[in-house]
Amino acid sequence: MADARSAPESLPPAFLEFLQENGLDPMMYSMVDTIPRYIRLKPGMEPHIPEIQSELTCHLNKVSWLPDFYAIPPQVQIASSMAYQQGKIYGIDAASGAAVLALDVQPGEHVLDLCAAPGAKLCMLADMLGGRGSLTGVDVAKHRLAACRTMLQKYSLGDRCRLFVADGTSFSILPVNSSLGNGEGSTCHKDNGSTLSEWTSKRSWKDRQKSKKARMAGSPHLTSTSEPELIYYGKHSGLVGLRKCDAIRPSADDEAQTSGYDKVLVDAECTHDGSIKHIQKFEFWGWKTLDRRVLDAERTDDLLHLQLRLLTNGFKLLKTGGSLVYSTCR
Ligand SMILES: C[S@@+](CC[C@H](N)C(=O)[O-])C[C@H]1O[C@@H](n2cnc3c(N)ncnc32)[C@H](O)[C@@H]1O
Repeated sequence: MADARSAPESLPPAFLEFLQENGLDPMMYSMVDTIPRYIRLKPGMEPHIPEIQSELTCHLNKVSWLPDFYAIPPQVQIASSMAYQQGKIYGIDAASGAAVLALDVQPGEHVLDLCAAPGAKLCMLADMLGGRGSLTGVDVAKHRLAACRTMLQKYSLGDRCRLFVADGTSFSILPVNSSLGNGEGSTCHKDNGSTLSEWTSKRSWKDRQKSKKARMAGSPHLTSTSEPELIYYGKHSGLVGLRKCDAIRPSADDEAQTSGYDKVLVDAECTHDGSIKHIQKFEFWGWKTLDRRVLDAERTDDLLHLQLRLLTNGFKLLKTGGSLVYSTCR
């Protein structure tokens, strides 16, 4: 059990000063071990609850306000469990679930996740759409989007979503008109003059895992994957919901007004300074890193700018009457 008094004392002075300046109680960093963690049950897996409880050796406490979410004790590790490995449960915190819930996605809608990787919210969006409508995930970081693709495939959602490695501040591809349910192969799109190809799943997640194992056991030069290069299929405390109406339409000739997305999620990059889990991660890396990252005012300014640009572009891609949720730490 954590020492409730000692945790704040272990925080670096500069960070304590930062908390004080921003009216934040340092004692919240001593409560980490009492905060539950959450899992989301894959829809349809309800009959497996007893076996999941027995495997995790804990009770799954249903979160009344968040469908499919369950609280579990913070010390329970899910990554090595069969339930997790077999894609019956997701590891996702309740705050992330709240952001997706706020979007109120309905089957058949066209949904855009502008900062999608590593994909916990994207999977939830895919489950909410239930194979109807369309889902588009965008992320600027290729390696993170690769993890996102793996996650989609693990949960058998790989054919329900298209992924683009692209800058969300300028991404301009509108949704497909029909369900992506049967989509296979590659499609090219024009985005601000550059051609983006869209990757869709040809192999199951299990097949990909098998090849990965084979690659690891075989010759090192095979570790560079033969997957298509450019594009992949595809905690937060701040949450803002926007609805687009005619009065605040940015330009009358904007094609997105009629053929844009019904719902847009902007889950922007953040400073991480409000999250206990991230603080722990920095502690692991060393406080020097934390000092540098949290207190780097220049980086914070850049992030503010980036967040605004992502929000502005997300709003542009929204169709009239659509809704946008902006979710970030700060
Ligand atoms: C908070 S994380 C998103 C978490 C994700 N929504 C989830 O639920 O797993 C922020 C993401 O924004 C991405 N990002 C940063 N700048 C971006 C940009 N200009 N365009 C698109 N994505 C960006 C980062 O690579 C990172 O994956």
